Amino acid sequence: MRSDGSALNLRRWWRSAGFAWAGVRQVYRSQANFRIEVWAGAVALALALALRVPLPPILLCCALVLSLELLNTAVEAVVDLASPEVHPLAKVAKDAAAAAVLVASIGAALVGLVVLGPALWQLF
Ligand SMILES: Nc1ncnc2c1ncn2[C@@H]1O[C@H](COP(=O)(O)OP(=O)(O)OP(=O)(O)O)[C@@H](O)[C@H]1O
Repeated sequence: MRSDGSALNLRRWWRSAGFAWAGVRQVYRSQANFRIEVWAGAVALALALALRVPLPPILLCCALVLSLELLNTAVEAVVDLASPEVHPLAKVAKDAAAAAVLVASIGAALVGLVVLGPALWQLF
């Protein structure tokens, strides 16, 4: 076992995690949709805990929607950098990335309905 190599890798991993966290903070600051999705996810998780329904589907949906929103922001930034002027391919890239978020959000809403719906219904 090469302990010096592992320590180096751990330091590198920690440095990369710092960059990734900076990306999350930057997107949270700049993208209203991301902020809405973060807080919608937090509410869904709190409800799942309070109603004692399975957490994994809610956690997976939150991770999926937030990850795709982060990627959507990355695609938007790259497209704006590469093609500041109007171009049909720039439109395809931006619209497809936005569609990925939309599809995941609709799926997450349906999962939320199926998992949380019956427990919420019983409350009323
Ligand atoms: N360089 C471009 N060339 C062609 N179409 C573009 C370009 N930039 C944006 N568009 C299109 O214009 C519309 C709005 O784009 P915009 O980047 O403002 O999206 P948005 O969803 O409003 O983004 P934001 O998250 O920044 O509010 C989209 O249909 C997008 O595909």
